[in-house]
Amino acid sequence: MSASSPDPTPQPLLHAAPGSARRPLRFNAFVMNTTSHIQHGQWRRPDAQQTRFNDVRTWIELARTLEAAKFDTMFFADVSGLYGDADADFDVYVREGLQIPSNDPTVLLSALAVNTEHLGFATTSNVFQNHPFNFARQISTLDHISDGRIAWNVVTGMQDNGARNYGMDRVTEHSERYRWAQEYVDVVYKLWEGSWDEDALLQDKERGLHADPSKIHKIHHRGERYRVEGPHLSSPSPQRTPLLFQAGSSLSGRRFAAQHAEAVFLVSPSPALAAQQIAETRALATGFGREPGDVTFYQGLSFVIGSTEEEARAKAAEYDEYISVDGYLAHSAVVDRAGRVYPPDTPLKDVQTDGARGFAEWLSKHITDREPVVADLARQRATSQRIVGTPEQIADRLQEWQAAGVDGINVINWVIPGSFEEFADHVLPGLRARGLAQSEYAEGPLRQKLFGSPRLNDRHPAAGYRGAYGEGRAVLPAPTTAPDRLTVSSGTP
Ligand SMILES: Cc1cc2nc3c(=O)[nH]c(=O)nc-3n(C[C@H](O)[C@H](O)[C@H](O)COP(=O)(O)O)c2cc1C
Repeated sequence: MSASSPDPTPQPLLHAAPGSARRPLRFNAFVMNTTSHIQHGQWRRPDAQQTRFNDVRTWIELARTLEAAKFDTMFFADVSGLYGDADADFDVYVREGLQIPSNDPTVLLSALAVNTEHLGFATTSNVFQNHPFNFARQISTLDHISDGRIAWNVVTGMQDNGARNYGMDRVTEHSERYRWAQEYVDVVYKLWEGSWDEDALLQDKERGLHADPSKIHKIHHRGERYRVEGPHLSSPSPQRTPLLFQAGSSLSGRRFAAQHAEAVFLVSPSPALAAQQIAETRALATGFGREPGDVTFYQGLSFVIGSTEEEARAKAAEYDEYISVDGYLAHSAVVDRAGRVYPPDTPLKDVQTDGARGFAEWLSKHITDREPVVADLARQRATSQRIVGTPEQIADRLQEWQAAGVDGINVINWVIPGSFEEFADHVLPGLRARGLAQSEYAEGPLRQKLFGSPRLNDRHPAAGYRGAYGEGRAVLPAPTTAPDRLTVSSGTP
């Protein structure tokens, strides 16, 4: 909470107690350290400043805007390469500024952390792009720098070119990617939660004792992919394990989320379908010994705001003029056998791409006065998660998402910083009046702001490593990987 806060008792929890006032929705600003993240073609607009992504001041200013508006988290997506080498994966990407060039968000976060006080920062890091020992140390460092405001979006990678940048032939087979992720999180949990006891760092100048050797432990991880002796080189940061985000949609992905994630991304087409996905993931979570509320859900939405509905529609039409059909088609892999994007007027019935079938059927039902073409598909992609209307109408729609069980919204931008400024100036005040948005930050690290406590709760698999490596202790958590990978230290650092 800021020093000037008028409200001494902000509500930190995501879920209001039964019978109490409506709980606020959480808001993340969904961004990427690049020009064209999701809404392709909009960078050409005169007000689009996402082309200034190389300039750290762009992000610092945006972070300050978001903090003033009481957004919870600035959330950075990331990739580790292009999708592949085909025309659509390379030429179109390069022409459109589609995630290339792009800079490392994890490095950027330290600059943003020192220019803000309350805003959370999520970084996306693929399990193959960074050795877990190094990654754990980078995150601990960031968590120290930010006083505990760091989150990690755990991803397993989808880009073949990305995989080739890290020595593989192609992206690893799907279920194997999640096995890899299981071992990866196991290593970092051991380092973050188990390696250092809470009171190991003494810095006792009189006794000349900087830290207590009996309270710092090697982890001796020996697994299929990693051998990590430890100890963790960083002392415990405010959150130890960063807040954990995940966005898997397959069954393995949702099982991973149910076991590990504290916040899950949704890109659900409707509140009803979101409710179903939430219920399914929470049911899976209880199977892992967690409580349903341990996993929270963020729906991705973009907004076009007008003082009248007519004005909002006119603005939406203006955005539509900038839509890059090639950009959306390439990003959603709607390509011919040679990997080329289809010309915009290609009838949808002639498109071979498997992934486009469902959309093609949906569009055929909605466009009945003419033959649907691939450009319609791109427009559908651009507008499917979009709410167009007055602040009141937008608040009504957000209330529907909340009623479906959604905890927060990932605000997808059209332009940086304008989309976030408009949302802050025109939508958030009305939401606050309805009790749907926070007016002040709660105290403490990011996890404390969202869940009431800075550390993972005891039901999370990482918590099982707390105290697991102390001398004479052989109490180990339930294995999240094969049992032979769970080895315990003798306690002698
Ligand atoms: C809103 C959202 C954001 C995502 N951000 C990233 C990202 O930044 N980097 C990445 O490699 N994958 C990202 N993904 C992909 C997911 O991590 C995941 O691989 C994908 O949803 C497919 O799920 P599955 O692996 O369970 O099949 C994102 C997915 C969604 C829905």
